[in-house]
Amino acid sequence: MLLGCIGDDFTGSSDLANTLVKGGMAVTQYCGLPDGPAAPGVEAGVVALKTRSVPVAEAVEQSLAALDWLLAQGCRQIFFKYCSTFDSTPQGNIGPVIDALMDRLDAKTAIVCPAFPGTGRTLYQGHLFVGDRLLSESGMQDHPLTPMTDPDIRRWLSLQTPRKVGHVAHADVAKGAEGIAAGLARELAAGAGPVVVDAIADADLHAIGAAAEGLVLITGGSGVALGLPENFRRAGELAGGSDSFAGVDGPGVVLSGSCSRATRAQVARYKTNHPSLEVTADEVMSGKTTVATLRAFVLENQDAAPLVYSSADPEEVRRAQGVYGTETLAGAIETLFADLAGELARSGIRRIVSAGGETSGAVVRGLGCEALRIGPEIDPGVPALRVEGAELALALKSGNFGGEDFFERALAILSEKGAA
Ligand SMILES: Nc1ncnc2c1ncn2[C@@H]1O[C@H](COP(=O)(O)OP(=O)(O)OP(=O)(O)O)[C@@H](O)[C@H]1O
Ligand SMILES: O=C(O)[C@@H](O)C(=O)CO
Repeated sequence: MLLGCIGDDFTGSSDLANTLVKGGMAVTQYCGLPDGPAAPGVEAGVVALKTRSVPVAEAVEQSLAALDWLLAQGCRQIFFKYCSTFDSTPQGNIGPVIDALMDRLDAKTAIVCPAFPGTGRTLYQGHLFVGDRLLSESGMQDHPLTPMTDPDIRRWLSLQTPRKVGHVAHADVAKGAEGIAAGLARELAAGAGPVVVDAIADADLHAIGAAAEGLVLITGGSGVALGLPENFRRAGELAGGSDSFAGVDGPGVVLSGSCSRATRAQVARYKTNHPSLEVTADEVMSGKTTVATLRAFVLENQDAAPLVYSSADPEEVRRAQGVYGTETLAGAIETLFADLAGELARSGIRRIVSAGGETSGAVVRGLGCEALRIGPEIDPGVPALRVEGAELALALKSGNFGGEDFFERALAILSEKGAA
């Protein structure tokens, strides 16, 4: 294994795996820390964790365990994947995990670059944009768990780490790999640890990738991984790509616990021509909605690929969080989706589209998957996935990814015919 990756959620991990596969690497996504050694031939291993919103100490501990496993597989470069919208709170978990990885790797510097221009996330003068809006005006300020109220990534990260945060601005990035390397060296000499690096286009990310050759730690969204496979290819270390992906035929379902804008539009559209059942916070907390009621609904409608969703608008999310507590409510809804997914797989559902990073982590946990093979890209940042050792295909969609017709197209691509 050449490149070792640690993802702080499951959708983000599949987003990164997708980029590396497109770059020509043989990739496996592991669902949590693997029990034993990796199979031969894996060039990039992505250990998907669910550490984005857990307490800081847990995120650090799990990330270090993943790091140790990846180093034991022979990885020479480590990538810490977080969200392209830098989802975190003033306490973490991005900063503390970067600190712990830098300490364990004895890394003097680490690139910090959430940019993913392919999905509209660009970083300019240290400020993160989603499309033409600053991050803090993009809808992310209303995120149920990690409201992003400051678009200045240097300032936000500084709240999370005692290290000095550096910056390589776009003026240096535009000079290419040499300009970036010089900028990183300058920031290191000035005492910075993590260095925020601007990127507004894929060309910037390829240049950052080239400048990152030999760096032990890179952190960011999947975009900054664009240029990494080329370093290994140039060194003659790649065997030439992943093995083939096969879809699965059989009943499909969409499970959505994401409250992001894009998901709500996808839910609204899919509802117009598919059976759907809304899971409300009140009904979950009162016990009126149970795994048994949801399972019955899905199985009754299994020929029409039904949708089960808790996706709600920001006002309703805030109201419900005020009544039940943010973590208690999120935990209850995630447990419901996890248990439901497990029940559905045991009942013969073969294709599952899951929306939301936390939700997808819960779904994969409920399914008990160990490793995932990466298939064709459905929309930027979202690949089709095949569960190793099971007749099950998945799509794990990040909250704000995908076109409005994503659910329908994903289910088609997950089937044998669609993936052909
Ligand atoms: N109706 C609701 N009220 C309050 N919280 C909810 C509701 N529905 C879902 N949630 C919780 O909100 C969180 C949504 O996070 P999730 O990561 O799944 O989606 P997302 O943030 O849109 O996706 P991503 O992290 O990929 O951007 C989950 O913890 C989920 O359980
Ligand atoms: O980087 C992104 O935006 C996604 O891969 C993700 O992590 C959202 O959960």
